[in-house]
Amino acid sequence: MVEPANTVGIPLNHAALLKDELDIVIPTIRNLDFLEMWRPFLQPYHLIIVQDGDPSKTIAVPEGFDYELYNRNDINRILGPKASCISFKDSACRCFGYMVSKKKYIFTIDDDCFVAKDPSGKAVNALEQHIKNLLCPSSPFFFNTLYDPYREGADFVRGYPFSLREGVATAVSHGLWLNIPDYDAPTQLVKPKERNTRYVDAVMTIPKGTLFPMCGMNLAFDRDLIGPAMYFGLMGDGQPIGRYDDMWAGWCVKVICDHLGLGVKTGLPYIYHSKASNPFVNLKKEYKGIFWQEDIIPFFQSAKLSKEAVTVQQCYIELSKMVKEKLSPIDPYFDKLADAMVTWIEAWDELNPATKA
Ligand SMILES: O=c1ccn([C@@H]2O[C@H](COP(=O)(O)OP(=O)(O)O[C@H]3O[C@@H](CO)[C@H](O)[C@H]3O)[C@@H](O)[C@H]2O)c(=O)[nH]1
Ligand SMILES: [Mn+2]
Repeated sequence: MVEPANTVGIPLNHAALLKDELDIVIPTIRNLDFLEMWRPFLQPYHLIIVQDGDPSKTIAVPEGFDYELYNRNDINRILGPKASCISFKDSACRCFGYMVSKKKYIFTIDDDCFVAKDPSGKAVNALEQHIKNLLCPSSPFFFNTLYDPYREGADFVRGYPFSLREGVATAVSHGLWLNIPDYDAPTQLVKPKERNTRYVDAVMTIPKGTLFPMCGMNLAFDRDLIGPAMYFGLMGDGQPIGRYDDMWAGWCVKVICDHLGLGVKTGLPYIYHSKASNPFVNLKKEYKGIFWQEDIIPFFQSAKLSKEAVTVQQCYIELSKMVKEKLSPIDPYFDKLADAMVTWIEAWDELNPATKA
């Protein structure tokens, strides 16, 4: 049986790393009491709360946290017609928080994710580990069998080319979950009582050319390096699928990171995921995605970006054209999604004008 940590008595982290260079983005439909447990680790940071659902509802935020909150009225006011690319009634709305942030780094977490305990019983400061992951290089071109070579007490193993040991900049840090694992609905239905109790003490770079299923509930990234590609695809109200928003972003991000020579890491840190969402509701959201992805994955595996695509925006627009051409025949949804990808970039560039070089 795995339990969340007890953080009562842990002193506030006054030496919080990247305190003024990182925003924490939380999508929510409920009061944010869960922050109480995270207070020692997260209170020094600025929060961007993206309130989904009914904008007239008041979201209670615990005392002492510095935050800005955006509801659907705010999103519509700020983006105007471009707000159509931001999902409604789905956690995908969180990507609006990435767009309005002005910081270099983002950490995004769900409101049913709590502080995990490591095998020694120590409370895991997930944000601290994500920051370590992002500030350390990645090694996507050659797999290091001792996992993260930049970690204290590890290194590159014999046979690892010295020409590759400098590594590349890390764009994404993908964390994991104890207790309720991020399973799809069919797996949840078959294994309703399965809990993840396995704490694997490893961080590894996902090799170039390999896609991965990016989960949005415990995720950090370098907004300057990959922010414009972190569009959580159109889901929720009025859309034929749900719970593929983070997956869509992860596939686009990985293709672009591979093209631009950026790294993506997965592994530590763990959070404690407390709530299993309803598998039947999830099945309704996921079922089209489950068979569409058998075509979507080969599409991303074979996606080739041109050498002229040297910025994330250019890569993303190229990808959107490929989506429109190659995935729209599957379903008109992909035509709409391709358009939403372009709208997202237009909105991103409007809110984040390129600074004069
Ligand atoms: O309509 C909604 C529903 C929820 N939210 C907020 O989004 C996150 C995740 O919600 P929840 O924990 O209920 O969902 P899960 O099934 O556990 O996780 C899914 O969310 C994604 C991962 O983040 C992924 O699609 C699934 O793993 C909470 O903060 C809710 O408050 C929302 O904004 N709108
Ligand atoms: Mn959850």
